[in-house]
Amino acid sequence: MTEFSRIRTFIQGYADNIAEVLGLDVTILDEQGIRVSGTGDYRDLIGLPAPEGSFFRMILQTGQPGIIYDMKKNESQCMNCKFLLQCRELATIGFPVHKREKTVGVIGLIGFLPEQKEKMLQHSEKLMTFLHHTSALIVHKLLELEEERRQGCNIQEELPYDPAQAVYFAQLIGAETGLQEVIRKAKKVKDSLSTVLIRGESGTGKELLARAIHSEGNRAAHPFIAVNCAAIPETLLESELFGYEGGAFTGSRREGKPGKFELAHKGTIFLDEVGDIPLSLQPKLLRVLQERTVDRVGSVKPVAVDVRVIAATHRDLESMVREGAFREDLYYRLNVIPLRLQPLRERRADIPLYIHHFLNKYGALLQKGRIEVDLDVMERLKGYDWPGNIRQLENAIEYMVNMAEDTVIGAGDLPEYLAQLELPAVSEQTGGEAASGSLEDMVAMYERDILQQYFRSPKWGGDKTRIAEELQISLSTLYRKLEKHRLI
Ligand SMILES: Nc1ncnc2c1ncn2[C@@H]1O[C@H](COP(=O)(O)OP(=O)(O)OP(=O)(O)O)[C@@H](O)[C@H]1O
Repeated sequence: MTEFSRIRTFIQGYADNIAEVLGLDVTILDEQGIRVSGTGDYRDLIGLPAPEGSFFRMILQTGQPGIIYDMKKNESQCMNCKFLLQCRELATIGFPVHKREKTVGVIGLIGFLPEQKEKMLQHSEKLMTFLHHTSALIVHKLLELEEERRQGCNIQEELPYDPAQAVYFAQLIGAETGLQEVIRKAKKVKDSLSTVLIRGESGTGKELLARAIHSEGNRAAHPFIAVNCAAIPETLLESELFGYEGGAFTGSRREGKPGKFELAHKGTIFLDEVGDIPLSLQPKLLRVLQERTVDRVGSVKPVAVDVRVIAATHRDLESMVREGAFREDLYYRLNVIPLRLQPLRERRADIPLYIHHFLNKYGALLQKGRIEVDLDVMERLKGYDWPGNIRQLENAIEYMVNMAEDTVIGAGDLPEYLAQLELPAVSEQTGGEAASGSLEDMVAMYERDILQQYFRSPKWGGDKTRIAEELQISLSTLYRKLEKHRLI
Protein backbone atom coordinates (compact mmCIF):
# COMPACT_ATOMS: atom_id res chain seq x y z
CA MET A 1 0.00 0.00 0.00
CA THR A 2 1.51 3.34 -0.98
CA GLU A 3 1.36 6.37 1.27
CA PHE A 4 -0.93 8.18 -1.14
CA SER A 5 -3.63 5.56 -1.04
CA ARG A 6 -3.92 6.07 2.72
CA ILE A 7 -5.00 9.67 2.19
CA ARG A 8 -6.97 9.02 -0.98
CA THR A 9 -10.20 10.56 0.31
CA PHE A 10 -8.36 13.74 1.24
CA ILE A 11 -6.60 13.82 -2.12
CA GLN A 12 -9.78 13.25 -4.14
CA GLY A 13 -11.54 16.05 -2.24
CA TYR A 14 -8.60 18.27 -3.07
CA ALA A 15 -8.63 17.30 -6.75
CA ASP A 16 -12.38 18.03 -6.99
CA ASN A 17 -11.89 21.47 -5.46
CA ILE A 18 -8.94 22.36 -7.70
CA ALA A 19 -10.86 21.25 -10.80
CA GLU A 20 -13.84 23.35 -9.85
CA VAL A 21 -11.84 26.47 -9.02
CA LEU A 22 -9.42 26.33 -11.97
CA GLY A 23 -11.83 24.92 -14.55
CA LEU A 24 -9.23 22.29 -15.52
CA ASP A 25 -9.13 18.55 -14.98
CA VAL A 26 -6.89 17.11 -12.31
CA THR A 27 -5.26 13.75 -11.84
CA ILE A 28 -2.93 12.58 -9.07
CA LEU A 29 -0.62 9.56 -9.27
CA ASP A 30 1.14 7.75 -6.45
CA GLU A 31 4.80 6.75 -6.56
CA GLN A 32 4.00 3.58 -8.48
CA GLY A 33 2.18 5.53 -11.18
CA ILE A 34 -1.26 4.39 -10.01
CA ARG A 35 -3.96 7.02 -10.39
CA VAL A 36 -5.22 7.66 -6.86
CA SER A 37 -7.59 10.43 -7.80
CA GLY A 38 -8.98 12.15 -10.85
CA THR A 39 -11.70 14.40 -12.14
CA GLY A 40 -13.65 14.29 -15.43
CA ASP A 41 -12.62 11.32 -17.56
CA TYR A 42 -9.74 10.57 -15.19
CA ARG A 43 -12.20 9.69 -12.45
CA ASP A 44 -13.01 6.51 -14.38
CA LEU A 45 -9.36 5.51 -14.26
CA ILE A 46 -8.82 5.75 -10.49
CA GLY A 47 -6.98 2.67 -9.31
CA LEU A 48 -5.43 1.97 -12.74
CA PRO A 49 -1.78 2.59 -13.69
CA ALA A 50 -0.88 5.53 -15.94
CA PRO A 51 0.42 4.31 -19.34
CA GLU A 52 4.07 3.40 -19.60
CA GLY A 53 6.07 6.13 -21.32
CA SER A 54 3.53 8.82 -20.43
CA PHE A 55 4.44 12.36 -19.40
CA PHE A 56 3.45 11.79 -15.76
CA ARG A 57 5.55 8.63 -15.53
CA MET A 58 8.47 10.64 -16.79
CA ILE A 59 7.93 13.21 -14.00
CA LEU A 60 7.92 10.37 -11.46
CA GLN A 61 11.27 9.23 -12.81
CA THR A 62 13.00 12.59 -13.13
CA GLY A 63 11.32 14.37 -10.21
CA GLN A 64 11.14 17.50 -12.41
CA PRO A 65 7.96 19.51 -13.17
CA GLY A 66 6.98 20.02 -16.79
CA ILE A 67 4.49 21.57 -19.18
CA ILE A 68 3.29 20.33 -22.56
CA TYR A 69 1.25 22.58 -24.79
CA ASP A 70 0.91 20.21 -27.66
CA MET A 71 1.15 16.54 -26.84
CA LYS A 72 1.63 15.50 -30.43
CA LYS A 73 4.17 18.11 -31.47
CA ASN A 74 6.27 18.03 -28.34
CA GLU A 75 7.29 14.48 -29.08
CA SER A 76 10.21 14.36 -26.71
CA GLN A 77 8.00 13.96 -23.65
CA CYS A 78 5.12 11.87 -24.93
CA MET A 79 6.83 10.00 -27.70
CA ASN A 80 6.94 6.69 -25.89
CA CYS A 81 3.32 6.78 -24.76
CA LYS A 82 1.24 4.10 -26.44
CA PHE A 83 -1.82 6.30 -26.45
CA LEU A 84 -0.21 9.35 -28.03
CA LEU A 85 -2.24 9.18 -31.24
CA GLN A 86 -5.57 8.95 -29.49
CA CYS A 87 -4.71 11.42 -26.75
CA ARG A 88 -7.24 14.26 -26.49
CA GLU A 89 -5.24 16.32 -24.01
CA LEU A 90 -4.37 19.72 -25.46
CA ALA A 91 -2.16 20.87 -22.63
CA THR A 92 -0.82 19.33 -19.45
CA ILE A 93 1.14 20.51 -16.45
CA GLY A 94 2.72 17.95 -14.17
CA PHE A 95 4.28 18.65 -10.80
CA PRO A 96 6.14 16.15 -8.61
CA VAL A 97 5.36 15.61 -4.94
CA HIS A 98 8.61 15.28 -3.00
CA LYS A 99 8.84 13.92 0.51
CA ARG A 100 12.31 13.98 2.03
CA GLU A 101 13.81 14.35 -1.44
CA LYS A 102 12.01 11.32 -2.77
CA THR A 103 9.35 11.66 -5.48
CA VAL A 104 6.25 10.08 -3.99
CA GLY A 105 3.66 11.22 -6.53
CA VAL A 106 2.63 13.58 -9.32
CA ILE A 107 -0.15 16.15 -9.58
CA GLY A 108 -1.34 16.89 -13.09
CA LEU A 109 -3.54 19.62 -14.52
CA ILE A 110 -5.09 18.87 -17.90
CA GLY A 111 -6.85 20.97 -20.49
CA PHE A 112 -8.97 19.25 -23.15
CA LEU A 113 -10.50 22.37 -24.69
CA PRO A 114 -8.80 25.20 -26.62
CA GLU A 115 -9.96 27.75 -24.01
CA GLN A 116 -8.44 25.64 -21.22
CA LYS A 117 -5.18 25.39 -23.13
CA GLU A 118 -5.20 29.16 -23.57
CA LYS A 119 -5.70 29.62 -19.84
CA MET A 120 -2.80 27.29 -19.11
CA LEU A 121 -0.56 29.13 -21.57
CA GLN A 122 -1.36 32.52 -20.08
CA HIS A 123 -1.08 31.52 -16.44
CA SER A 124 1.54 28.79 -16.53
CA GLU A 125 3.76 30.41 -13.91
CA LYS A 126 0.90 30.96 -11.47
CA LEU A 127 -0.35 27.42 -12.02
CA MET A 128 3.12 26.04 -11.31
CA THR A 129 3.26 28.03 -8.05
CA PHE A 130 -0.20 26.77 -7.19
CA LEU A 131 0.86 23.17 -7.80
CA HIS A 132 3.96 23.75 -5.71
CA HIS A 133 1.73 24.76 -2.77
CA THR A 134 -0.66 21.86 -3.40
CA SER A 135 2.24 19.47 -3.39
CA ALA A 136 3.45 20.95 -0.07
CA LEU A 137 -0.04 20.45 1.42
CA ILE A 138 -0.14 16.82 0.36
CA VAL A 139 3.30 16.25 1.87
CA HIS A 140 2.16 17.95 5.07
CA LYS A 141 -0.79 15.54 5.24
CA LEU A 142 1.54 12.57 4.65
CA LEU A 143 3.88 13.71 7.43
CA GLU A 144 0.92 14.16 9.77
CA LEU A 145 -0.13 10.60 9.07
CA GLU A 146 3.41 9.40 9.66
CA GLU A 147 3.49 11.17 13.02
CA GLU A 148 0.12 9.68 14.05
CA ARG A 149 1.43 6.27 13.23
CA ARG A 150 4.64 6.88 15.12
CA GLN A 151 2.61 7.79 18.18
CA GLY A 152 0.61 4.64 17.73
CA CYS A 153 -2.74 6.40 17.16
CA ASN A 154 -3.39 4.59 13.96
CA ILE A 155 -1.25 1.51 13.59
CA GLN A 156 -2.73 0.52 10.27
CA GLU A 157 -0.05 -1.93 9.11
CA GLU A 158 -0.60 -4.21 12.04
CA LEU A 159 -4.25 -4.72 11.23
CA PRO A 160 -5.63 -7.22 8.74
CA TYR A 161 -6.60 -4.60 6.23
CA ASP A 162 -6.63 -5.22 2.50
CA PRO A 163 -6.23 -1.96 0.57
CA ALA A 164 -6.93 -3.68 -2.74
CA GLN A 165 -10.53 -4.05 -1.60
CA ALA A 166 -10.97 -0.36 -0.81
CA VAL A 167 -13.64 1.46 -2.80
CA TYR A 168 -14.26 5.19 -2.68
CA PHE A 169 -17.46 7.13 -3.25
CA ALA A 170 -15.72 8.86 -6.16
CA GLN A 171 -15.60 5.48 -7.93
CA LEU A 172 -19.37 5.15 -7.86
CA ILE A 173 -20.70 6.53 -11.10
CA GLY A 174 -24.24 7.84 -11.37
CA ALA A 175 -26.29 10.91 -12.20
CA GLU A 176 -26.76 13.87 -9.92
CA THR A 177 -30.44 13.20 -9.27
CA GLY A 178 -30.35 9.46 -8.54
CA LEU A 179 -27.24 7.75 -7.29
CA GLN A 180 -25.57 10.93 -6.06
CA GLU A 181 -28.53 11.47 -3.74
CA VAL A 182 -27.95 8.00 -2.25
CA ILE A 183 -24.22 8.75 -1.95
CA ARG A 184 -24.95 12.01 -0.15
CA LYS A 185 -26.98 10.06 2.43
CA ALA A 186 -24.33 7.34 2.67
CA LYS A 187 -21.62 9.94 3.35
CA LYS A 188 -23.65 11.26 6.27
CA VAL A 189 -23.69 7.86 7.97
CA LYS A 190 -20.23 6.57 7.04
CA ASP A 191 -18.87 7.06 10.58
CA SER A 192 -22.01 5.97 12.39
CA LEU A 193 -22.54 2.62 14.09
CA SER A 194 -26.17 2.51 12.90
CA THR A 195 -27.14 -0.38 10.67
CA VAL A 196 -27.56 0.38 6.97
CA LEU A 197 -29.92 -1.65 4.78
CA ILE A 198 -29.18 -1.38 1.05
CA ARG A 199 -32.00 -2.45 -1.26
CA GLY A 200 -31.71 -3.08 -4.96
CA GLU A 201 -31.72 -5.71 -7.67
CA SER A 202 -28.69 -7.84 -8.43
CA GLY A 203 -25.84 -5.87 -10.02
CA THR A 204 -27.03 -2.41 -8.95
CA GLY A 205 -23.91 -1.83 -6.86
CA LYS A 206 -25.02 -2.76 -3.33
CA GLU A 207 -21.70 -4.30 -2.33
CA LEU A 208 -19.75 -1.49 -3.97
CA LEU A 209 -21.72 1.07 -1.95
CA ALA A 210 -21.21 -0.93 1.26
CA ARG A 211 -17.46 -1.05 0.62
CA ALA A 212 -17.36 2.71 -0.03
CA ILE A 213 -19.18 3.42 3.25
CA HIS A 214 -16.59 1.27 5.04
CA SER A 215 -13.53 2.56 3.15
CA GLU A 216 -14.42 6.19 3.72
CA GLY A 217 -15.62 5.76 7.28
CA ASN A 218 -13.72 5.72 10.55
CA ARG A 219 -13.45 1.90 10.49
CA ALA A 220 -11.49 1.85 7.22
CA ALA A 221 -8.31 0.57 8.85
CA HIS A 222 -10.17 -2.49 10.12
CA PRO A 223 -11.63 -5.46 8.26
CA PHE A 224 -14.57 -5.42 5.89
CA ILE A 225 -16.05 -8.92 6.00
CA ALA A 226 -18.63 -9.82 3.37
CA VAL A 227 -20.95 -12.79 3.89
CA ASN A 228 -23.41 -13.91 1.26
CA CYS A 229 -26.20 -15.36 3.38
CA ALA A 230 -27.83 -17.00 0.33
CA ALA A 231 -24.68 -18.83 -0.77
CA ILE A 232 -23.92 -20.68 2.47
CA PRO A 233 -26.00 -23.80 3.28
CA GLU A 234 -28.36 -23.29 6.20
CA THR A 235 -26.55 -25.90 8.32
CA LEU A 236 -23.23 -24.05 8.03
CA LEU A 237 -24.43 -20.47 8.18
CA GLU A 238 -24.75 -20.35 11.97
CA SER A 239 -21.15 -21.41 12.62
CA GLU A 240 -19.91 -19.23 9.73
CA LEU A 241 -21.53 -16.13 11.22
CA PHE A 242 -21.13 -16.74 14.92
CA GLY A 243 -18.23 -19.26 15.11
CA TYR A 244 -18.08 -22.36 17.26
CA GLU A 245 -16.47 -23.52 20.47
CA GLY A 246 -13.90 -26.37 20.43
CA GLY A 247 -15.62 -29.76 20.22
CA ALA A 248 -19.03 -28.16 19.56
CA PHE A 249 -19.91 -30.80 16.99
CA THR A 250 -18.44 -33.86 15.30
CA GLY A 251 -15.70 -32.88 12.90
CA SER A 252 -15.26 -29.40 14.35
CA ARG A 253 -11.80 -28.03 15.10
CA ARG A 254 -10.52 -28.75 18.59
CA GLU A 255 -9.60 -25.15 19.20
CA GLY A 256 -12.91 -23.81 17.85
CA LYS A 257 -13.30 -21.14 15.21
CA PRO A 258 -14.27 -17.47 15.29
CA GLY A 259 -17.26 -16.49 13.19
CA LYS A 260 -17.45 -13.64 10.68
CA PHE A 261 -18.77 -11.26 13.34
CA GLU A 262 -15.68 -11.81 15.46
CA LEU A 263 -13.41 -11.50 12.42
CA ALA A 264 -15.02 -8.16 11.61
CA HIS A 265 -14.25 -6.80 15.11
CA LYS A 266 -13.73 -3.01 14.93
CA GLY A 267 -14.63 -3.12 11.25
CA THR A 268 -17.75 -3.77 9.19
CA ILE A 269 -19.69 -6.92 8.41
CA PHE A 270 -21.60 -6.90 5.12
CA LEU A 271 -24.56 -9.26 5.24
CA ASP A 272 -25.43 -9.70 1.59
CA GLU A 273 -28.81 -11.28 0.73
CA VAL A 274 -29.91 -10.83 4.33
CA GLY A 275 -33.48 -11.65 3.21
CA ASP A 276 -32.30 -15.23 2.69
CA ILE A 277 -31.23 -15.75 6.27
CA PRO A 278 -33.29 -18.67 7.64
CA LEU A 279 -35.96 -17.94 10.24
CA SER A 280 -34.17 -20.22 12.70
CA LEU A 281 -31.10 -17.93 12.74
CA GLN A 282 -32.95 -14.64 12.80
CA PRO A 283 -33.27 -14.41 16.64
CA LYS A 284 -29.51 -14.87 16.99
CA LEU A 285 -28.80 -12.13 14.46
CA LEU A 286 -31.22 -9.85 16.26
CA ARG A 287 -29.35 -10.47 19.51
CA VAL A 288 -26.02 -9.45 17.95
CA LEU A 289 -27.57 -6.27 16.59
CA GLN A 290 -29.13 -5.39 19.93
CA GLU A 291 -26.47 -6.47 22.37
CA ARG A 292 -23.31 -6.47 20.24
CA THR A 293 -22.30 -9.86 21.58
CA VAL A 294 -22.09 -13.21 19.78
CA ASP A 295 -22.65 -16.67 21.17
CA ARG A 296 -20.36 -19.18 19.47
CA VAL A 297 -22.12 -22.47 18.72
CA GLY A 298 -21.62 -24.76 21.73
CA SER A 299 -20.60 -21.94 24.08
CA VAL A 300 -22.44 -20.26 26.92
CA LYS A 301 -20.01 -17.35 27.18
CA PRO A 302 -20.96 -14.41 24.95
CA VAL A 303 -18.12 -12.62 23.14
CA ALA A 304 -18.34 -8.83 22.81
CA VAL A 305 -17.95 -7.53 19.26
CA ASP A 306 -17.62 -3.98 18.00
CA VAL A 307 -19.00 -4.34 14.50
CA ARG A 308 -20.85 -2.06 12.14
CA VAL A 309 -23.50 -3.94 10.18
CA ILE A 310 -24.39 -3.16 6.57
CA ALA A 311 -27.01 -5.49 5.14
CA ALA A 312 -28.32 -5.79 1.60
CA THR A 313 -31.11 -7.57 -0.18
CA HIS A 314 -32.99 -7.67 -3.46
CA ARG A 315 -36.01 -9.23 -1.71
CA ASP A 316 -39.25 -7.53 -0.76
CA LEU A 317 -38.70 -7.74 3.00
CA GLU A 318 -42.01 -6.04 3.79
CA SER A 319 -43.98 -8.82 2.01
CA MET A 320 -41.77 -11.42 3.69
CA VAL A 321 -42.63 -9.90 7.09
CA ARG A 322 -46.36 -9.99 6.19
CA GLU A 323 -46.03 -13.63 5.11
CA GLY A 324 -44.13 -14.57 8.28
CA ALA A 325 -40.92 -15.44 6.41
CA PHE A 326 -38.93 -12.63 8.02
CA ARG A 327 -39.14 -11.47 11.65
CA GLU A 328 -40.66 -8.04 12.06
CA ASP A 329 -38.37 -7.10 14.98
CA LEU A 330 -35.27 -8.00 12.94
CA TYR A 331 -36.61 -6.06 9.96
CA TYR A 332 -36.89 -2.88 12.05
CA ARG A 333 -33.45 -3.45 13.58
CA LEU A 334 -31.90 -3.77 10.12
CA ASN A 335 -33.83 -1.03 8.40
CA VAL A 336 -32.42 1.85 10.46
CA ILE A 337 -30.75 3.64 7.53
CA PRO A 338 -32.44 2.46 4.33
CA LEU A 339 -30.67 3.17 1.03
CA ARG A 340 -32.22 2.15 -2.28
CA LEU A 341 -30.42 1.62 -5.58
CA GLN A 342 -32.67 1.84 -8.61
CA PRO A 343 -32.44 -0.71 -11.43
CA LEU A 344 -30.79 0.59 -14.59
CA ARG A 345 -33.95 0.35 -16.70
CA GLU A 346 -35.62 2.90 -14.38
CA ARG A 347 -32.83 5.40 -14.94
CA ARG A 348 -31.99 4.97 -18.59
CA ALA A 349 -30.59 8.49 -18.75
CA ASP A 350 -27.60 7.17 -16.74
CA ILE A 351 -26.77 4.47 -19.30
CA PRO A 352 -24.49 6.72 -21.44
CA LEU A 353 -22.60 7.69 -18.28
CA TYR A 354 -21.85 4.05 -17.51
CA ILE A 355 -20.96 3.29 -21.13
CA HIS A 356 -18.49 6.16 -21.12
CA HIS A 357 -17.07 5.06 -17.76
CA PHE A 358 -16.56 1.41 -18.73
CA LEU A 359 -15.18 2.30 -22.18
CA ASN A 360 -12.57 4.41 -20.43
CA LYS A 361 -11.86 1.69 -17.89
CA TYR A 362 -11.52 -1.21 -20.33
CA GLY A 363 -9.85 0.93 -23.01
CA ALA A 364 -7.11 1.56 -20.44
CA LEU A 365 -7.06 -1.94 -18.91
CA LEU A 366 -6.91 -3.71 -22.26
CA GLN A 367 -4.45 -1.13 -23.58
CA LYS A 368 -6.71 -0.06 -26.41
CA GLY A 369 -6.82 3.62 -25.47
CA ARG A 370 -9.79 5.82 -26.16
CA ILE A 371 -12.72 3.88 -27.57
CA GLU A 372 -16.23 5.04 -28.45
CA VAL A 373 -19.45 3.34 -29.53
CA ASP A 374 -21.32 4.36 -32.68
CA LEU A 375 -24.87 5.70 -32.57
CA ASP A 376 -26.53 2.41 -33.45
CA VAL A 377 -24.76 0.62 -30.61
CA MET A 378 -25.57 3.47 -28.26
CA GLU A 379 -29.28 3.22 -29.14
CA ARG A 380 -29.23 -0.52 -28.53
CA LEU A 381 -27.51 -0.21 -25.19
CA LYS A 382 -29.95 2.51 -24.14
CA GLY A 383 -32.95 0.51 -25.30
CA TYR A 384 -32.10 -2.75 -23.54
CA ASP A 385 -33.62 -3.60 -20.15
CA TRP A 386 -30.43 -4.78 -18.38
CA PRO A 387 -31.85 -7.39 -15.98
CA GLY A 388 -28.33 -7.84 -14.56
CA ASN A 389 -28.02 -4.04 -14.20
CA ILE A 390 -24.61 -2.34 -14.06
CA ARG A 391 -22.72 -5.64 -13.73
CA GLN A 392 -24.25 -6.88 -16.99
CA LEU A 393 -23.61 -3.58 -18.78
CA GLU A 394 -20.00 -3.64 -17.59
CA ASN A 395 -19.54 -7.19 -18.89
CA ALA A 396 -21.08 -6.21 -22.25
CA ILE A 397 -18.67 -3.28 -22.61
CA GLU A 398 -15.70 -5.43 -21.60
CA TYR A 399 -16.73 -7.92 -24.30
CA MET A 400 -17.08 -5.20 -26.93
CA VAL A 401 -13.75 -3.54 -26.12
CA ASN A 402 -12.12 -6.96 -26.50
CA MET A 403 -13.82 -7.48 -29.86
CA ALA A 404 -13.24 -3.98 -31.25
CA GLU A 405 -10.74 -3.74 -34.05
CA ASP A 406 -11.26 -0.03 -34.41
CA THR A 407 -11.53 2.92 -32.02
CA VAL A 408 -15.29 3.06 -32.68
CA ILE A 409 -17.34 0.03 -31.61
CA GLY A 410 -19.97 -0.93 -34.16
CA ALA A 411 -22.94 -3.35 -34.24
CA GLY A 412 -20.62 -6.20 -35.31
CA ASP A 413 -18.86 -6.05 -31.92
CA LEU A 414 -22.05 -6.46 -29.86
CA PRO A 415 -22.68 -9.57 -27.77
CA GLU A 416 -25.23 -11.79 -29.51
CA TYR A 417 -28.17 -11.01 -27.21
CA LEU A 418 -27.80 -7.30 -28.00
CA ALA A 419 -27.17 -7.73 -31.72
CA GLN A 420 -30.46 -9.63 -32.01
CA LEU A 421 -32.41 -7.01 -30.10
CA GLU A 422 -35.28 -5.45 -32.06
CA LEU A 423 -35.30 -1.74 -31.45
CA PRO A 424 -37.82 0.88 -32.56
CA ALA A 425 -36.39 3.17 -35.24
CA VAL A 426 -34.63 6.26 -33.93
CA SER A 427 -37.36 8.50 -35.30
CA GLU A 428 -40.01 6.57 -33.34
CA GLN A 429 -37.97 6.90 -30.19
CA THR A 430 -37.75 10.64 -30.59
CA GLY A 431 -41.42 11.09 -31.35
CA GLY A 432 -41.44 11.03 -35.18
CA GLU A 433 -39.47 12.91 -37.79
CA ALA A 434 -42.33 15.14 -38.93
CA ALA A 435 -41.41 18.72 -38.18
CA SER A 436 -44.29 19.94 -36.07
CA GLY A 437 -44.84 21.72 -32.78
CA SER A 438 -43.20 24.92 -31.58
CA LEU A 439 -40.32 26.55 -33.42
CA GLU A 440 -38.07 25.56 -30.52
CA ASP A 441 -39.08 21.89 -30.88
CA MET A 442 -38.52 21.98 -34.64
CA VAL A 443 -35.10 23.60 -34.28
CA ALA A 444 -34.18 21.00 -31.64
CA MET A 445 -35.23 18.17 -33.94
CA TYR A 446 -33.24 19.68 -36.79
CA GLU A 447 -30.20 20.02 -34.53
CA ARG A 448 -30.52 16.38 -33.44
CA ASP A 449 -30.69 15.28 -37.10
CA ILE A 450 -27.58 17.24 -37.98
CA LEU A 451 -25.64 15.77 -35.07
CA GLN A 452 -26.74 12.26 -36.03
CA GLN A 453 -25.65 12.79 -39.63
CA TYR A 454 -22.22 13.96 -38.54
CA PHE A 455 -21.78 11.07 -36.17
CA ARG A 456 -22.95 8.50 -38.71
CA SER A 457 -20.68 9.84 -41.42
CA PRO A 458 -17.50 7.76 -41.89
CA LYS A 459 -15.80 11.04 -42.80
CA TRP A 460 -15.53 12.05 -39.14
CA GLY A 461 -15.34 8.54 -37.69
CA GLY A 462 -17.26 9.67 -34.59
CA ASP A 463 -14.36 11.94 -33.57
CA LYS A 464 -16.00 14.54 -31.33
CA THR A 465 -13.10 16.99 -31.48
CA ARG A 466 -13.18 17.09 -35.28
CA ILE A 467 -16.96 17.29 -35.41
CA ALA A 468 -16.96 20.17 -32.90
CA GLU A 469 -14.37 21.97 -35.04
CA GLU A 470 -16.38 21.41 -38.21
CA LEU A 471 -19.58 22.68 -36.57
CA GLN A 472 -17.60 25.59 -35.10
CA ILE A 473 -18.69 24.92 -31.55
CA SER A 474 -16.56 24.04 -28.51
CA LEU A 475 -16.18 20.45 -27.46
CA SER A 476 -18.05 21.12 -24.22
CA THR A 477 -20.98 22.63 -26.19
CA LEU A 478 -20.99 19.54 -28.38
CA TYR A 479 -21.10 17.29 -25.30
CA ARG A 480 -23.95 19.37 -23.86
CA LYS A 481 -25.93 19.06 -27.07
CA LEU A 482 -25.28 15.32 -27.31
CA GLU A 483 -26.48 14.92 -23.77
CA LYS A 484 -29.52 17.11 -24.40
CA HIS A 485 -30.53 14.93 -27.34
CA ARG A 486 -29.53 11.78 -25.47
CA LEU A 487 -27.05 10.86 -28.16
CA ILE A 488 -24.38 9.80 -25.65
N1 LIG B 1 -22.31 3.07 -9.39
C1 LIG B 1 -21.44 2.27 -9.99
N2 LIG B 1 -20.40 2.79 -10.66
C2 LIG B 1 -19.52 2.00 -11.28
N3 LIG B 1 -19.59 0.67 -11.31
C3 LIG B 1 -20.61 0.09 -10.67
C4 LIG B 1 -21.58 0.84 -9.98
N4 LIG B 1 -22.46 -0.01 -9.42
C5 LIG B 1 -22.08 -1.25 -9.78
N5 LIG B 1 -20.97 -1.20 -10.51
C6 LIG B 1 -20.28 -2.35 -11.12
O1 LIG B 1 -21.18 -3.45 -11.11
C7 LIG B 1 -20.60 -4.58 -10.44
C8 LIG B 1 -21.64 -5.20 -9.55
O2 LIG B 1 -21.81 -4.43 -8.38
P1 LIG B 1 -22.11 -5.08 -6.96
O3 LIG B 1 -21.47 -6.42 -6.81
O4 LIG B 1 -21.82 -4.06 -5.92
O5 LIG B 1 -23.69 -5.29 -7.12
P2 LIG B 1 -24.71 -5.96 -6.10
O6 LIG B 1 -25.93 -5.12 -6.13
O7 LIG B 1 -24.04 -6.17 -4.77
O8 LIG B 1 -24.98 -7.35 -6.82
P3 LIG B 1 -25.48 -8.73 -6.18
O9 LIG B 1 -26.78 -8.44 -5.49
O10 LIG B 1 -25.66 -9.62 -7.38
O11 LIG B 1 -24.40 -9.18 -5.25
C9 LIG B 1 -19.41 -4.03 -9.66
O12 LIG B 1 -18.34 -4.89 -9.70
C10 LIG B 1 -19.04 -2.75 -10.37
O13 LIG B 1 -18.03 -3.03 -11.29
